Formats: sequence, C-alpha cells, structure tokens
Amino acid sequence: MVHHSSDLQADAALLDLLTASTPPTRKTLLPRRDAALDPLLIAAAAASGPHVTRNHYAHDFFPGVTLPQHEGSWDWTKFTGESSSTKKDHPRRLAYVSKQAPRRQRLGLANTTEDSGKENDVPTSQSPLTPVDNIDIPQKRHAAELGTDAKVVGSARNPTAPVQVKCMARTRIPTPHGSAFLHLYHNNRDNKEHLAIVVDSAQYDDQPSPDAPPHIRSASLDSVWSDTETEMDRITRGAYVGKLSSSSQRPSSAFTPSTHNTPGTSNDIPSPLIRIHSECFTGETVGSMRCDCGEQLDEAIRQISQPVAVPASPSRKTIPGRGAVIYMRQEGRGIGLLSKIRAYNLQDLGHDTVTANLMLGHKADERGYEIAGAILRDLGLSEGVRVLTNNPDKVAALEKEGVRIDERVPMIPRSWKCRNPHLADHSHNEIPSESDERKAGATLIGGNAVYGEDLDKYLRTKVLRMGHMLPLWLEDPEV
Ligand SMILES: Nc1nc2c(ncn2[C@@H]2O[C@H](COP(=O)(O)OP(=O)(O)OP(=O)(O)O)[C@@H](O)[C@H]2O)c(=O)[nH]1
Repeated sequence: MVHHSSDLQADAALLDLLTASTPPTRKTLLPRRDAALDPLLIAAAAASGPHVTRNHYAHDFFPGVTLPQHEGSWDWTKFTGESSSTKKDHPRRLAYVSKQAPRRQRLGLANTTEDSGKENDVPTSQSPLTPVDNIDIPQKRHAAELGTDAKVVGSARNPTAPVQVKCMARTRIPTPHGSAFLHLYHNNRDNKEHLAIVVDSAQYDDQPSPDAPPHIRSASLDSVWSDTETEMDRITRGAYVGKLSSSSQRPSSAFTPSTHNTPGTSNDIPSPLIRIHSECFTGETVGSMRCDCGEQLDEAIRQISQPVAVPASPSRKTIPGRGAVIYMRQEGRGIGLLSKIRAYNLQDLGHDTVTANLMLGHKADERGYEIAGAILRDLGLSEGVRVLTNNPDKVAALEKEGVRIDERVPMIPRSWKCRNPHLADHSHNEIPSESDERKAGATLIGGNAVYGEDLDKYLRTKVLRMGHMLPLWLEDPEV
C-alpha cells in the first residue's frame, strides 16, 4: 500500500491527539475546516430585508458591546485563537444580535397591558412588518407578536362583537381525490387559524360553459386590501383565477358585492356539498382508531369531489363536484388536546366519551359555529347547501347562523358499512362501486384497518348519548 506524506502527517497528528497525556493545546488541533460560502444563499439573505424568524426579528449585525462586564459573552478570541491583545484593534467589532426582548419579557408586557384593560394601547412599533388586515377589529392581546403574523384576532373579551373573518391566503392542494383550494382564515373571535378546503375544479376551465354554476371564491380574499397592492401581492395570497402556472398568472378582479358569486342559487344544479369538520390530531394525524375523525375528513373530501348529476338535464348530465370542508380548530369538541388526552385515560377506566368530558369539568360538546357560519358566508356558501353530518346540533347551529340547509347527507362510518353493506347510503347522486369503497380507505393512515373495539364503542356512544342520526349497527351473523 502506498502512503502519501500528507496522509502520514494526518495519521501522526491523530495519534498524538489520542495518546497525549495532557489535553491538546490549540496548536495540535487539526486545521479548522469552514464550509465554503454559498453566493446564492448570501444573496437570498441580503435580499430578505430585516432578519425575521418565527420568534425573533431584527437580527442583524450591530456594533459589539464593549463594556468589560459583557466581554465574556462575546469574546471571540476564545474561539478564533487570536491573541487577546488584538482585541483593542477591534473595539467595536460587529456582533450578530437580536434587538428583540426575550419572549418572556414580551409576554409579560402583553399581560400587563391586558390586565390594565388597554389592549389597543399596546405598542406595536417594535414590529418590522406591517399588518395586512384591513378589517377594523380591535388588535390582539399578544401585541408584541403582532408583526410576525398580523392575525385578525380580536378578543374573547368582547364576544358580542359581530364575528368577522378574513381569508389571508389560498392555494391549490392536489389531494388523492382531486385538486382542492386550501383557504386560511383569521377572525376576531379566537386566536386560531381556521381553514376551508374548497373543491371546485371547474375554476380551472379556461372557457366555462355559460350554464356552469358560479365559482366558490372568498370575498375577503378577492377584495382590495390596500391602495398599494400589486398584482403580484394578489397572486401570492391566492387571489387569482384559473390555474396558476409559469405561463398563466391572472389576478382575480377586485371584489364588489354585486360581482360576488352566490353558488347554490341555481334551481337546476344541486347545492354545493359541505362539511363542518372539527380538528382531531389523534384521529387525523396519528391515525388513532379511538374515533372516526380521520376517515370522516377523507371521506368528506372524496364525496365532495364526486361528479354531481344535474337531475333536470336530459341525458343525465354531470358537473364536477363542488363544495367545501370548513376545518375548525376545535380540537376535542372544543375542550382542547390536553383535556382530550386526559379524557381518553378516563375512557380507558371504563367511562364513555361524554362522561369523561363531564368528569373533567367540561361540557359534552364545547364547540361553536359562528366562525364557521362567517366563513361560509365569505365563500358565498350560505344560500343553500347540502351538509355532510350525523350531528343534529350542527345542523341547528348552522341554521341559526343563517345558513340555508337544503339537505343533510349522512356519514356512515366505514367500519359499519364494511360489515353491513345495507347501511351504505345509496340514495344520493353517487352509487358507490366496490372500487370507490376501496379508494375511500386508500388515502387514510391504516386505511385497511376499519374495525376497532374502541372505535365501535365511540360510534355507539355518539348514537346513544349524543343523538347522532345514524342507524345503529347491530351484530348480524348473517352479514
Ligand atoms: N372530548 C372528546 N373529543 C373527541 C373524542 N373523540 C373525538 N373527539 C373530537 O370530536 C370532534 C369530532 O366530533 P364528533 O362528535 O366525532 O362528530 P361531529 O363533528 O359532532 O359530527 P359529525 O358531523 O356527524 O361527524 C373532533 O374535534 C375530535 O377531536 C373524545 O373521546 N373526547
């Protein structure tokens, strides 16, 4: 084997390092290897303006602190091996620092202001970002964090103020069931980012047929947000028409009440199909089979994406599926994930989902539907919809919000459908084929596993204790 002299030197240095009786001095260390600077990265960083991260802003190079008591915290000579005598040559060496106060201090400030009841007086000048909202709503309590997000968050302290929502951004999401548009909403009631998953593939048609139903679009997204907004601003937030591509970028026209679509108003075309879905981290993300939430979300998008037959048309004409899932961040029926996890432990002790909530001091269901109603109105979806749900409270709450419900479409749990096909609902526009049924589970985590003891118990409790409108599945040896 041929050894190069540089290899031999490196080996010898390594051996010295490993066998030295005293800790190595700086001289014996191998030379420091710095990664080459990437010019593209530097250009991007330089162009990005004030240095902003999720929790910090205004990170930048500033003259270093020179007070002796602060020396230790920025004494670069410890790391570079420079002689400390050279320090005086760089008394004002630039240091990379943040001008932002520690988070604890910022929250302390916000709390103090909250306590004093002067929520609108909270200084927002620390923020390098300009809030983009143009809804006239009291500003949020975490005022010091406003600039990083610019949420339209009023406060629960004034729950009587009319609920307002604003779609902050929209984008195309290709789902296993077809394309959808994800809309992110802010509101003046809570600090949550509620979502709408809009299915309306006809929006991609360059030449829509004259009798096509109006598109499902957000009025707040399409409205003009400021005198200075550019076409690129509109496109970036999703206020465009058609399908966005490198060769097609058409900003939507500004919203005026007279031009806004009112889907669902035509007599011939079935009303859009919608679902108000409540967040369930365990069911949707982990694939928990304590509940059917994951499959309900998937199944709702699938059903909404199915072509819809136009009954009055000759030759059984169909139009692309259209509707929306309004995804409300009301985890655990509004009690939050922490309480839901505790409730699961009580359920393991033998209590059902309703009793477990009550034992923890919660109501059986703490959800509200005002924000969902406002989102439906913003999307022009309050003038007649078909609603996917088994929950009678949800139907009543939406009607109270002024949403006209033309039909309730039941959601039969897969586990019950699979064991008893007679439960499958064949009364609507689609007659599910076997392959449709298989497809329905294919996109779920663990889609093949449809039955579970916990799941069965949960579903039965919904029927028996919460009044959900489902035919109760009963053991039938014939099936
Ligand atoms: N507190 C609590 N919440 C649960 C439990 N299992 C699921 N959830 C939550 O329940 C919500 C879904 O509500 P469900 O009662 O299953 O159904 P629904 O939305 O009222 O009615 P449908 O429209 O028919 O689906 C989600 O927010 C889940 O996080 C549980 O055991 N305890």
